Amino acid sequence: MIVVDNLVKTYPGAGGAGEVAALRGVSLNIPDGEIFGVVGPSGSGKSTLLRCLNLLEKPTSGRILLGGDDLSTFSGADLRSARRRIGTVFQQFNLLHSRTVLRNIELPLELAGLGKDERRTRASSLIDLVGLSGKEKSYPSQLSGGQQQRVGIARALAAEPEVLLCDEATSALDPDTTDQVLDLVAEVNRTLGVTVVVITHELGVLRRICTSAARLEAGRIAETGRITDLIASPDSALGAAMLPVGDDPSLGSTADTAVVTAIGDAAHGPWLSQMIRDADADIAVVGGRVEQVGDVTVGRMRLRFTAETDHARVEQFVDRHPHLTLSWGAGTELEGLTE
Ligand SMILES: Nc1ncnc2c1ncn2[C@@H]1O[C@H](COP(=O)(O)OP(=O)(O)OP(=O)(O)O)[C@@H](O)[C@H]1O
Repeated sequence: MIVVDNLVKTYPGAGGAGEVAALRGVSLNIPDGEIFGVVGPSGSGKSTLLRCLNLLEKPTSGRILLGGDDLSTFSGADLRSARRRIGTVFQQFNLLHSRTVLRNIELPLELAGLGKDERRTRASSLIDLVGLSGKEKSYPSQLSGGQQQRVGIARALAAEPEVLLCDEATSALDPDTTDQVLDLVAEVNRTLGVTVVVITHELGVLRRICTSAARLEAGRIAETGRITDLIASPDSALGAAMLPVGDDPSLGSTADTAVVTAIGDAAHGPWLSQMIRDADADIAVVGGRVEQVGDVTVGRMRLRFTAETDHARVEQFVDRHPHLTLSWGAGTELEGLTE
């Protein structure tokens, strides 16, 4: 559905300073129907990527294909109609305060030249979809943050886009409201089949609704993959960050600590007692958690082994269990992302 091919975006530097390379050759393949997360620390290029995707910014080079059409070649009327294929939900909602809920949602349809009856019908059914029935005549100032964002989502969907871009759409909301708005985005994805791209610095957003993700670092893709594959991979810094199990500094040397991740049914299985027997190892559990990641349960434990433990026997045990992965040592920290 969305193919980003070697995207480069360079801005002129301020006050005659050298150029700023915001994106340095980003390539992504986002299949139809995914909820794709883009994460990265401040300045890594997330907003620039989003503005290139919703055609507010022209790439310096590279291509963006949507359903096979190269959006970077469009201009004039073609560009305006291409923009309607992509709906954006903003962090600060960006609603018009002088307009009611209904008329905020109708706005993109007015701009597209739709007649009043069709606008009303479409906006009313979107109001139902986002759970705001009865609020048609309210003004944004009469709504909670979560309700305002529901209007933002309905407005972004009004022109029946193929892609919904969410730009830190839950950053201004409290945790409970965040979960409700994320669940709405997931429901919209399921019921309308719209592909969703979520720009965020919150790892909880990835865990709750994303099917795949990419991590940006200094304008480049540092890693990308399906969420469960990233979590299962001992080499993925994003996978480690998505389910941290704490680093207790009192552990001292990390040579005898490891993180074991169990995916799916294995998360509820007796793998730890089996490992202890099988590898003849004494094990202390020094951190752990079990989380629902999308529709998969993931368990992760930080274990400390005694100096006598035979690492090879522990590794052989893990190798025999396809739903377990192991990573020795303390792991890496990712800056700029929050739980
Ligand atoms: N209009 C602009 N003019 C010049 N430089 C820019 C412009 N927009 C972004 N940049 C620079 O491009 C780089 C990437 O910025 P961008 O806003 O895309 O990062 P980000 O990951 O979205 O950061 P944040 O999470 O803080 O919003 C930064 O070095 C930024 O200073």
